[in-house]
Amino acid sequence: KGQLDPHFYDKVCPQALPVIKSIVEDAIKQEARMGASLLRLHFHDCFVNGCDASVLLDDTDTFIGEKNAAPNMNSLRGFEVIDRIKSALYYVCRGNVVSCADIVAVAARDSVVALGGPSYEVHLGRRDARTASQAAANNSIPAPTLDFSGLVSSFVSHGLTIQDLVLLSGAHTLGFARCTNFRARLYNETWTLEDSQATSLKYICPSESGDGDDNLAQLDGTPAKFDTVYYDWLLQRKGLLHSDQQLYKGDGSGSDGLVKYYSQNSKAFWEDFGVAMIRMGALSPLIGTDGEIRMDCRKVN
Ligand code: HEM
Ligand SMILES: [Ca+2]
Ligand SMILES: [Ca+2]
Repeated sequence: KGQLDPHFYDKVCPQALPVIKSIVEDAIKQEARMGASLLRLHFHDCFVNGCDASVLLDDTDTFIGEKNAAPNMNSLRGFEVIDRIKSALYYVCRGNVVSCADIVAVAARDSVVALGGPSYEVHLGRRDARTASQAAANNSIPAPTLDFSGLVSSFVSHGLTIQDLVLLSGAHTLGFARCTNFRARLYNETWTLEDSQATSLKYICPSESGDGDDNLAQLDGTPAKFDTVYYDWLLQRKGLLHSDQQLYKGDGSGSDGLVKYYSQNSKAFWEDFGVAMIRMGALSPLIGTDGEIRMDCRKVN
């Protein structure tokens, strides 16, 4: 069984990584949130049958894809940016050499860097799935309603640790969530939510189901900057999602200590986040002659 390799494209298409980086930077200049969306895309790919670009496949006659699974529908973004990169690379590399799964992994890293976060070497050589499963997406992506133990089980089932959970949740330093994903926390567990945060969120997210469901709130105080404000917010009981605040309960249990540590130690967060991303990026990739290199990231060849 082969392995991923940071230098996989060095000989076959040396321009691949700089081209991805420049298209990602352009997209983020147009809209900072796109960086958050591209980072999340990699997570939602890797947690469903590994980092194999299954998340990019449209529904077909033979399978229902992941795009309309509950965690993804009306929520996942960035598909057009991936398409743009794919076509640019076809031209630059003179053919179909860079897999969609690798594009997603590199775009996630370049997004983190473009928004002020740490760089890390992306391991490459993933190939693309020939199928996708909506049921798998519904079963494998953790829900924001999960308690600490449920979050841990999800990560452990993917071969990841509690530390990975805390680090990778640090991605919520970027981007937004829809009212429908935090309404229950806002109205049914108000005692776990800091007062001023509750007050301002109630303007964005009315209590009535269906009312303002798609209204957006920031996951931390600086949604276009990769920093440790997400962890600071957890310490202040301002976590937006139920699952966020589950990482810090304030009684010393669970991952309280890790959250405190990363909130106070951005250097450690920078280093450890990259390591955790490399670990997530290595979840059961297709390598060697498995899978294919898709021509169009939305369709199997
Ligand atoms: C630990 C379990 C996790 C849960 C329960 C969770 C849940 C969510 C939810 C519900 C949203 C808002 C979606 C919407 O309202 O449309 C969201 C957004 C986001 N998530 Fe997570 N997430 C988790 C872990 C992660 C990980 C591991 C990453 C990446 C490494 C990540 C990256 C993001 C980003 C960047 C956004 C903002 C996206 C945007 O603004 O377009 N999340 N997450
Ligand atoms: Ca996948
Ligand atoms: Ca931030």
